[in-house]
Amino acid sequence: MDYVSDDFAPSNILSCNDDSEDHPRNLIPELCRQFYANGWVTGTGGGISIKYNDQIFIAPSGVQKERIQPDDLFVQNLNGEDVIIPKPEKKLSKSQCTPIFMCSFTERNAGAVIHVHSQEVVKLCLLNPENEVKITGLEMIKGIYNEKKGKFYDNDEELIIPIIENSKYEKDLVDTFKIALKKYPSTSAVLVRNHGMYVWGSNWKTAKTQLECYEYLFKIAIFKKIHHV
Ligand SMILES: CSCCC(=O)C(=O)COP(=O)(O)O
Ligand SMILES: [Zn+2]
Repeated sequence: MDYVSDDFAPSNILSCNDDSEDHPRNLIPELCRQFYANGWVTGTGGGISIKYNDQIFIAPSGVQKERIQPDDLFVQNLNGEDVIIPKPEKKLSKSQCTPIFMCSFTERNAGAVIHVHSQEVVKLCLLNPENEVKITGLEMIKGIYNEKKGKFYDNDEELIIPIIENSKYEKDLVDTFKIALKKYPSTSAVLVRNHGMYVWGSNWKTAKTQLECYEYLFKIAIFKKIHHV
């Protein structure tokens, strides 16, 4: 059972006993385990949020992401008001990434947002002191959705991903994140230098697929840069 604060009107509470594997309560723990296995959310870093019937499911902060349980999740509405929170004895807090997650939901109408701390992203930013990364000539570019054109990229198009500078706290990234969204209307990801990446999609499958394509592309981009090919 989830803990529902007395402050929350029952009419606002979405049924959270959904046992289907596609429900965010089950998906978020499963996806976090997969991301952990890929080295993308180790050391408690990174997180994920999924929109479901206008309710935002958010992973907890600072925990072993591969051990998250269905009732560890926070649920809030699109105005950022809590709807369901985990039992107090769990002593959990909401992801520090929540302001950026919300930005992706409100500014880009995302259905899911993923934050990863992958080494590839950090390496790529080290090799690119500029505030963007350009990738061309690779088939996997076709897995990336061009948000401005409303279609997936062709493999002969240039993919440009913005890089923003890191900050002391995740919440302090919001302003530069918003600027990047405005400056790069096509992008479905923002890299945070020496830190990681935010990637989103219209639903969790698109967000996950794009995360995998970006990570693949970054590996090759690093190889190309290092070997001058
Ligand atoms: C070692 S993690 C540092 C904080 C951070 O960058 C992060 O992504 C934490 O996210 P959380 O969801 O655990 O608040
Ligand atoms: Zn982070």
